[in-house]
Amino acid sequence: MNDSVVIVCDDDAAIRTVVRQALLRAGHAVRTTDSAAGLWKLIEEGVGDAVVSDVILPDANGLDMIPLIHAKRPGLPVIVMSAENTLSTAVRATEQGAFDYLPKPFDLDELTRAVAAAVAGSRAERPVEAQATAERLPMIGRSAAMQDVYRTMARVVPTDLTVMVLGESGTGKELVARALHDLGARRTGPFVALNMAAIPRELIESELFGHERGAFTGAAARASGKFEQAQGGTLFLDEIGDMPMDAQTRLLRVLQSGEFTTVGGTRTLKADVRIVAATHKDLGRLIDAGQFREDLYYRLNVVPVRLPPLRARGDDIGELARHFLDRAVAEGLPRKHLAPDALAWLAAQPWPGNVRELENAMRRLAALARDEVITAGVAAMWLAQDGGAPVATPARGGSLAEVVEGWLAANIGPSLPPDGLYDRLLAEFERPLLATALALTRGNQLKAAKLLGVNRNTLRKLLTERGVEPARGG
Ligand SMILES: Nc1ncnc2c1ncn2[C@@H]1O[C@H](COP(=O)(O)OP(=O)(O)OP(=O)(O)O)[C@@H](O)[C@H]1O
Repeated sequence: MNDSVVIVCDDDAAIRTVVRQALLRAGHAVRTTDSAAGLWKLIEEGVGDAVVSDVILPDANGLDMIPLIHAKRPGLPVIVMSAENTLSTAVRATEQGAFDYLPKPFDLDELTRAVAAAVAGSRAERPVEAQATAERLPMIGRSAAMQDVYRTMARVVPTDLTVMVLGESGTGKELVARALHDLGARRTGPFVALNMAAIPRELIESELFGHERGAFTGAAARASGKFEQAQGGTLFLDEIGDMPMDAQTRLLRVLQSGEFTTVGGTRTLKADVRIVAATHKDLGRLIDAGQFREDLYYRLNVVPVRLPPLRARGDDIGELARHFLDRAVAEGLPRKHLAPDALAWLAAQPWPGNVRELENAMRRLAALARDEVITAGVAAMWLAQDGGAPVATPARGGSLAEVVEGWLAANIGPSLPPDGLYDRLLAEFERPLLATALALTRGNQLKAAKLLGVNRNTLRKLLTERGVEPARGG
């Protein structure tokens, strides 16, 4: 038994009862109320060692109450519960000074743990003053798997802690890095990204730290590196698992000292950057194989954010798919809607390329599907047909040869068809091919021509002949 009193505020009687019981069992005394007015009365009376409150109350927003509560009773821990499970709610809860944030539905053990920590005052000094309201972020998804991500993000946003974002390719690691930057105190500074896998290994150090004139063959002039460019902002080190050992050693030294020197230089510069690193690789395995420095790993892995693969975010697929279809409209592609069976089909796919693959798949459907409503059959047909596509094996469809045979069977019928079969067939497959190339390159004809391996004039001619609207000039 302990003698702490917890105020529980929720307009839903069932929640009040369940939470009250759990807290009584955990040895707390409980006072309940169903409104912000009731909560305020208890606060003014000086009742309570901790508050557990819903966000949406009949007479006020629970998050807006937190600064008021803290003005009256500084340091009183307020735990918020919310069914509005977006990243911005989690972030706003932290900004307003919430002690903890519990997305509904939550586990009662989680609640009692949070309350125990709150009454123990273990983290009493949380930021109290409200910062600017977080903008709504382009991070879609409210699945349970994403709630942990949002909570961790909300906790590190007000800090300068180094964050390591882990997750398979295409799960949104860069988006997390950008969100941390955009929401934090460094948002007015630059966001600079460097992908270790995308630049030649021998250039990584000079890319990171810059170089002096003549530092190596080809260094004709002094050049600033990413550390310098990111001063006052955030440096995103993508694919950190691909960083060569020498560069790792140098990076470790910078993280330890907070200073760096350019390649071939003698001047020491302050490294005023927040580091967010990311990788899809298993760093533990790289450490075992002697390819990643363990000490650097601990320096970078101060706060890990683990992004779930899309297949573990079942509930989010519909929302993400609709979001990407809306975006396709903004890119000039026709509006499409998903039928319920199409949603079920999408949710059943393995999505090895994760959110990026879903995004491309939706763009492809927007460009290719003829009808406004996309059924499971249509989704399976378009997303499964182009052999090399990463999308799952079709529920039906088959090889390209089978598709052509099917088309011929349907077009020839019992008597010989009109002449020009070859051109009709070409038209039939060129149209989706061209539209897809344009969709994938966002209407950039130069890139689309390169993708297809034809020259730009040929592409222009084909677009006109086949009546494919270029989505945007390019
Ligand atoms: N939760 C999300 N809401 C909306 N869009 C998302 C979300 N997650 C990822 N995306 C989109 O999916 C694409 C891939 O995301 P991102 O580039 O951040 O992934 P990544 O994990 O960094 O990939 P890689 O490991 O291949 O570099 C981007 O276009 C991004 O905008």
